[in-house]
Amino acid sequence: MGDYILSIDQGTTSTRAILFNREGDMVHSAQREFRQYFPKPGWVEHNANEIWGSVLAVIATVLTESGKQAEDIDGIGITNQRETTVVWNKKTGAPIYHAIVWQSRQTQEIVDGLREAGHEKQIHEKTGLRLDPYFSATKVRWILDHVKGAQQLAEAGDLLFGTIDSFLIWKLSGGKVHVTDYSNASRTMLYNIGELKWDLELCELLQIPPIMLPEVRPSSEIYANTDPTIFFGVEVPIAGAAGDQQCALFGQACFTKGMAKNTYGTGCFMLLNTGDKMVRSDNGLLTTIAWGLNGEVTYALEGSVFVAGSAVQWLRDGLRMIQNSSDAEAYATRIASSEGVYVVPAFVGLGTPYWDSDARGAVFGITRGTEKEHFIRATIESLAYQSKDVLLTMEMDAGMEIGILRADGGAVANEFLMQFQSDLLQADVELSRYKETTALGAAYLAGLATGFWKSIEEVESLWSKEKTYSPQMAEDERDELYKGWKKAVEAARVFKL
Ligand SMILES: Nc1ncnc2c1ncn2[C@@H]1O[C@H](COP(=O)(O)OP(=O)(O)O)[C@@H](O)[C@H]1O
Ligand SMILES: O=P(O)(O)OC[C@H](O)CO
Repeated sequence: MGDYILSIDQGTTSTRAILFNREGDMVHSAQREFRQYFPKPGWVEHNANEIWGSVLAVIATVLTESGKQAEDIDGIGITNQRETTVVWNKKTGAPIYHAIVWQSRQTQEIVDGLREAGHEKQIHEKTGLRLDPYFSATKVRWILDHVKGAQQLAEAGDLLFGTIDSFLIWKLSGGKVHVTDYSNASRTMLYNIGELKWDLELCELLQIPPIMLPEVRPSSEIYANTDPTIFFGVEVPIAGAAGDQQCALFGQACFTKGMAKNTYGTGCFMLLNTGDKMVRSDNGLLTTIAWGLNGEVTYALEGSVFVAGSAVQWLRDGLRMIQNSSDAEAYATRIASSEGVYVVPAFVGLGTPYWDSDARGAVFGITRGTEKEHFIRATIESLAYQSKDVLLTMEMDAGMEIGILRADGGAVANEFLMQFQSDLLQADVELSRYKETTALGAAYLAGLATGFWKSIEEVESLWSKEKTYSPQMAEDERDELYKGWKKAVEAARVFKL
């Protein structure tokens, strides 16, 4: 048995490899960015071979720099940018087109066609998702439409589809297994999350041959061993996989119904564990699978904020008001309030609960006295307001109060934001002692399968709080501020060019 679990965190802009020890502490990590392709406005693509190259590179780096050997690794866990779609040739291993990234809007026409044909409700009921280019199904259809001969090859069983987890497991195992886990399957818009199987009606509707789909397996299980010719001469169990937001929920030890986490990164993704029950939402939340573990599936409700930390990047790179993201807090706290200024960062539309793709960003309430500090403070506050919108929707749809929110992601370094979030929600906001909760979640899933960690209770006992932010704001002030935000969002949505 090795002394470390290797977690591979394959994100939208970079790939990381992290070694964790039995205490859940990060021993060493390596990171590498890879190229983003924007062939047309609104399209986002990756080269899956470059992603694979980045994975091999970060694994080699983390081993070399830490002085550990591949033999020291007990198991490998994989977590990934979700929905991003790869179609590759089963015989050659070569992707037949770039990976179409979750953010890409290039399948909008296919989505519009499905909507016009009246399939929206059926898709929502079967998959828990919204009919949107975000998810994998229309991306597969697009690739089969645009690569010559692809449909025939797919029907003949010569092509494989996978999300990034699936592609990486296939590569690491030397092409032996074609699998994915429940959480990733639930993001494809082809998976029936109630019946727990690929939905043949949806496959038929999109003319996606089921033969190209991976086998859906638990999130914690030995799928295969690494191919020694690829993995430093060693066979290491590939033992866990789940989408990155689900892994963050796992890494935050939100194992029981009613526990929620919010990740404050480029966007914000809030997930609420709803246990073995699927909670349906008509208010813009997604019903999704958190993980499959010990013969059971756990469901979650998910809300997405498209622009969060990237609004802070906008202050830095677009408006050039700050030099580093970390400077935002000092400016925001130089003033006692944003004095009625609201920034609605709807740069790419609005997510939960509005799902308004035509909305655009706006600033309200500016006066002659408005200074850069107000802009910065109002931008930071917008992360908290948007997250409150999501949390209120969750509480309403799940019929439960979320008294504690566990927070992670780069922007939790901003103490002003965390306190303001707690004030607005009237709930405790907790930070874990672990910084890399997403990668840690994947490590836990793998380590539970190999026996590195014995039980979920053991993993739960490792979680500890670094800090709690508790509400301090008076109720009147909170209500007044939030009322102003709702007005600002409505006003922003009215303006359409
Ligand atoms: N102190 C800070 N205050 C506000 N935002 C911050 C701060 N530090 C980092 N961020 C924001 O957090 C984001 C990076 O977080 P990260 O979790 O690494 O994101 P991702 O995984 O989506 O790339 C950036 O958008 C950055 O602007
Ligand atoms: O790669 P990230 O961290 O931006 O996460 C992307 C999400 O999984 C998209 O659904």
